[in-house]
Amino acid sequence: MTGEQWGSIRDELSETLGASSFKNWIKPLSFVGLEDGIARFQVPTSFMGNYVSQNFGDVILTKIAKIDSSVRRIAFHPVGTDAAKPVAKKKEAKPMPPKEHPYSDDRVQNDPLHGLPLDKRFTFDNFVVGKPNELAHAAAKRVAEGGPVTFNPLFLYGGVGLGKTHLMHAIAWELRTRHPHLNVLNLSAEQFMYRFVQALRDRKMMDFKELFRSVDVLMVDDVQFIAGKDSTQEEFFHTFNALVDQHKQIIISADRAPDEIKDLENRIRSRLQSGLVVDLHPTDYELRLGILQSKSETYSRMYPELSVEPGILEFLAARIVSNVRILEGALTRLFAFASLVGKPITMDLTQECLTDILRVSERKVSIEEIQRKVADHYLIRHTDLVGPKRVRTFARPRQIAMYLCKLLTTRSLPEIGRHFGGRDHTTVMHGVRRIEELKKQDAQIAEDVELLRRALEA
Ligand SMILES: Nc1ncnc2c1ncn2[C@@H]1O[C@H](COP(=O)(O)OP(=O)(O)OP(=O)(O)O)[C@@H](O)[C@H]1O
Repeated sequence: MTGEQWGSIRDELSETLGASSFKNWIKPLSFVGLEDGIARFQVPTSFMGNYVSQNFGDVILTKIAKIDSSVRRIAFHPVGTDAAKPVAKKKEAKPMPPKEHPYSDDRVQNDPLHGLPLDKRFTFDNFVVGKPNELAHAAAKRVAEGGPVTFNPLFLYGGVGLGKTHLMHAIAWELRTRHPHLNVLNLSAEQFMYRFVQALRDRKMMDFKELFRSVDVLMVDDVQFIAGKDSTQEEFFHTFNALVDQHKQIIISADRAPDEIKDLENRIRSRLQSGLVVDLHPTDYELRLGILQSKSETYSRMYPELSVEPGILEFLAARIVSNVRILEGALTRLFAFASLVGKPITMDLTQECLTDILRVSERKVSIEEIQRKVADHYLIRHTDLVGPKRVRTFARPRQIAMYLCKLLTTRSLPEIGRHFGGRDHTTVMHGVRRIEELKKQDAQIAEDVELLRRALEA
């Protein structure tokens, strides 16, 4: 890849990622060169390298690999380090070197058939299972066993960042381990089209057909991309049929169900529906917490010097409800930031470091809504909830409401106090702590808090 080619990839990234992400994260990257299949970039800080790699690494690599298939990995080097040195040496040069840095450049591996590079982190072991994704996970596991084809295709769909690609890669890894002789081709629908167009242009359609018909397992990510692209759909249809006829497994992912993909030919739609269609539901609190716990264990091994105050993961799981990618990005940023400033991860540091993400996710719950829900739940009046009376019937729900305000909003303790009849911030803090203690001792309170939290998040 040349600097010029990187320039055009940058332009594409600006469109794909949007102006703000582009300005903050991609623009500051400067392409240093290509060496042994590794595209190297200089970044202003190691924090930035870490963040870009974690959040945009896949999309950058995919775009580069499309232009130059010799590029297998990407690496980010903070300014001031010698970008040409092997990465392992650079890790030693960092002030607080994590044991296995997230942007060490060996987390992806190329597919032998030149499909999408497989991400080493996307395995079944690293996939946290919860109610919203258990069916998709079970179906993926079954297909990954590589036994006789029972449902064809397996069609996985779900919203942005809910784990479709992760499951696809996990299937590919597992198949590679269990059945190394199988030809597993994992690619995006965009890549399929790109190759198809290239084959047409180079008059190599026979090679194209031969390649796609020779695979044992075909995995196509983001199939909605081919909607409205007539010749690509046509070719995809033939490929699909040829493989199904040979009892070869096909696995497809999309951001929506087959019948919701507009401009898709009916015959393709019905083909896609003919196997097993499973969706990944939006995450719930428990799944988000599970994912955070699992990722935080990994980070704690990488940054052993950092301690995490109790309650932080629960706070993030309650507050960041959008998608797993954002949740993960928040945790990465938090650990990287804490490591840079050399401080433990406390609630204050979390709020400071993640202000933008927390602000976006704040929209949902207001203090008033929390008060209303709590008052309804305990069958008391709003005026009593925020009023001066200290009898337990009012005081306990009041403390629960304060606790939920602290958990689900970014309002400060004094602000919360003002909404509770002008109470002092120390009273709010006392209330929050009391509920934290009671949740451990009193099952009824724990259940009430949980019920209310769910109702407010729904
Ligand atoms: N259940 C899970 N356990 C662990 N990590 C998860 C889980 N679900 C998603 N992730 C992580 O969230 C990130 C986004 O997941 P992934 O890329 O698979 O989403 P996607 O559904 O393919 O999104 P998109 O529609 O944007 O392509 C990845 O880093 C993935 O590892």
